Amino acid sequence: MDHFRLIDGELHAEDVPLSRIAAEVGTPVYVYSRATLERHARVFREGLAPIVEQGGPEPLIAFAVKSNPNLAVLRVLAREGYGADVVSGGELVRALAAGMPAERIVFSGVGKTRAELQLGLDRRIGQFNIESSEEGRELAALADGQGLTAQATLRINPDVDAKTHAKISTGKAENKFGIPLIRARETFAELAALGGLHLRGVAVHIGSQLLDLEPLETAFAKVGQLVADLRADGHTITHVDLGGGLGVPYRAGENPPSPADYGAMVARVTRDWGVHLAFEPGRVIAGNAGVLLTRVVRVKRGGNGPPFVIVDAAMNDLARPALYGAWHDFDAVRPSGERMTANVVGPICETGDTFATDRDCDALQSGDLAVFRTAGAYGATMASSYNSRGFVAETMVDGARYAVVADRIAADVIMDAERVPDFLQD
Ligand SMILES: Cc1ncc(COP(=O)(O)O)c(C=O)c1O
Ligand SMILES: N[C@@H](CCCC[NH3+])C(=O)O
Repeated sequence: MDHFRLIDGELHAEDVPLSRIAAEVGTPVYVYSRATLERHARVFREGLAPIVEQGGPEPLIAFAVKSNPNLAVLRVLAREGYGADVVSGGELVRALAAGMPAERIVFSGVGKTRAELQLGLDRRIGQFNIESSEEGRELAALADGQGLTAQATLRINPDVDAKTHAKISTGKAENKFGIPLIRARETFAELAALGGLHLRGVAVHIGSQLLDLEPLETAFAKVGQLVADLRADGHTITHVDLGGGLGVPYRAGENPPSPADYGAMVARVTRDWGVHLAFEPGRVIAGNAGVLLTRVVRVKRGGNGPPFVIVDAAMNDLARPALYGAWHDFDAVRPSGERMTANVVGPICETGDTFATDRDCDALQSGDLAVFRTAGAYGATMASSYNSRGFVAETMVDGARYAVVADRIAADVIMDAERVPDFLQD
């Protein structure tokens, strides 16, 4: 459920006609809906209610900042009581700047640098999810040397096939993430003995855009067994971080489990764990809270296929179709009722700059506005300036008003940051 819908024949974001944003800000531009973000944040939290109803402590919900790090988006979620799952110093600083309390920030990632670990210590973040014994030793030494104690969990790799795109699957043995289950007990024992580290639990995250609960349940059951084993080894386990990964519908027929289904499953599996649970949802919160608004540059006759609808957005603005062959619904802002079959492409000089092939869509002509839907997660954040196109702008709608929440960065501004060195001047 989102707040992008037709009113008087024109697609609106909440009460704002998209043509107004296009006229005032230009295209391409991302449009986020505050009401949708808030709704998703609440639905996810309500989905976890059974955990609290069966006596568990209130879970920590740490928004996966990587999915949409826009400060305005983070601010909306901070106001909903969300914390943040961050994977870099940059994300950490953003989460704090948006008002997320340090104790609600968890730091994930296989390659945290020494400087990033130090930043996390300096800012007294709530939890480091450690992904190797090497990282754990480095963090422990750093903290101990400063008389600090880092709160931490050990991220394990449960070797479960999440049944999603290979590039966004993270819980198979061959993936770089986490500690193999088989080495988890010895690594935990090694790190738990170190000063500077309070290793208090376990973390897991098996992948993104999951459309099936079964792999999650399998992974969580393995975590439950590990918690029991670690306790048998004499450790005190108080925290488990179950990661993110819940999918969203990108196209008709995709029926991801609802947050309520997910929460019921988690409550059942974790009933006897007696721990504080944390969650790191990204896409399920932000995905359907954003669209990429674009204008048709021209429609070009095809060779031996359908016409090319050439839009002013490109793979540098929304990389998912080019990167993962991902589907994004594509709709006219003012649908005439006529349909066409089109290849929807951007202006970039790569055949991969294709958003949709042989797509049945609203009939469109040069100058018409259209949207790629479900672009609020892993959209603007994955933009680049390829083909010297600059960086796409972002806006947020709130009822009948909206604001630009990230300026377009024009190609000439990016050029200002470059230098031609003296040795190339002659
Ligand atoms: C450690 C971690 N947590 C959370 C997420 C968020 O995943 P999603 O956006 O699928 O909820 C990811 C991305 O897959 C991740 O790597
Ligand atoms: N960028 C990916 C998701 C990556 C998840 C990262 N852990 C996507 O758009 O689907």
